[in-house]
Amino acid sequence: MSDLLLSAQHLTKRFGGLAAVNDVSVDLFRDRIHAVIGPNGAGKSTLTNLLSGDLPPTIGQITLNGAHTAGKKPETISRLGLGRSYQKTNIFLPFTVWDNVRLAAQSRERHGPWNPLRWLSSASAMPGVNERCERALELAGLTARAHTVAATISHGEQRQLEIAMTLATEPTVLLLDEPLAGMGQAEAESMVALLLRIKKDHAMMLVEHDMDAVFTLADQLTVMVNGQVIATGTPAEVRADAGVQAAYLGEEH
Ligand SMILES: Nc1ncnc2c1ncn2[C@@H]1O[C@H](COP(=O)(O)OP(=O)(O)OP(=O)(O)O)[C@@H](O)[C@H]1O
Repeated sequence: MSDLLLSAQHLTKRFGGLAAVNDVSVDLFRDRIHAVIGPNGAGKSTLTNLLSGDLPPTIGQITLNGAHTAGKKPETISRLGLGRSYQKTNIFLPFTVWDNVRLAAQSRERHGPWNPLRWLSSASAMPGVNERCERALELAGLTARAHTVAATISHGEQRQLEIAMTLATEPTVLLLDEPLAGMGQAEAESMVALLLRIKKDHAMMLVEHDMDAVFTLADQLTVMVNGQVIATGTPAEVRADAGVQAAYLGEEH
């Protein structure tokens, strides 16, 4: 059995009268991809926000690498080993690929307000940062693009850069929010290969609408509808679940 790196138990998030996440539990293991799927408004992003600390849960517990993290700040949770890539890009487009990754790596070391120029100027004072950046770029398949301005790389490469920036903080748990969004087939295939490459050393939760990718990548699947888990299991188990067929997957899978 792989290591259990993150365990979320009975998470609920209420916005007024709406339970956007309603008594959801999820365990993330090293070398396993756990995909969370469901229709728009199911609560997938809210669940991700609870795990990353971007939102505090109304009820529930989260244990990350042995530490209780429910309600802690995102910076604290990041330092405890959680990396998150966002649906909306965090990339500084005028900077090079390398500088973006270096800023992300340094964000783990530094406190205080976001000031990219100060951080860039002080990189030499941080041993290990360059090596970490090189490793992250290599894993993300972007070494050859290191000195290219981020605005000029393709959409698919920008999504790879998001992953590289997340890897540069050396997380053990990765939360990936629609990493294949807006990609063509070739870009999607190279992102799937990237995720399989980094899987061994990480526990991953993948929120993704591309069902081909989900069924290729996921070791475990959770299906959410209206804030609740309606099914969880291996992709084969979920595919065979009559309730899931009716509520979400339809005839396609
Ligand atoms: N800050 C908020 N305040 C009030 N309601 C919210 C807030 N964030 C999300 N919701 C509501 O919670 C529910 C779940 O939203 P959420 O964005 O988590 O769904 P989702 O599964 O990620 O959807 P999508 O696939 O469209 O991203 C929705 O009804 C949404 O309108």
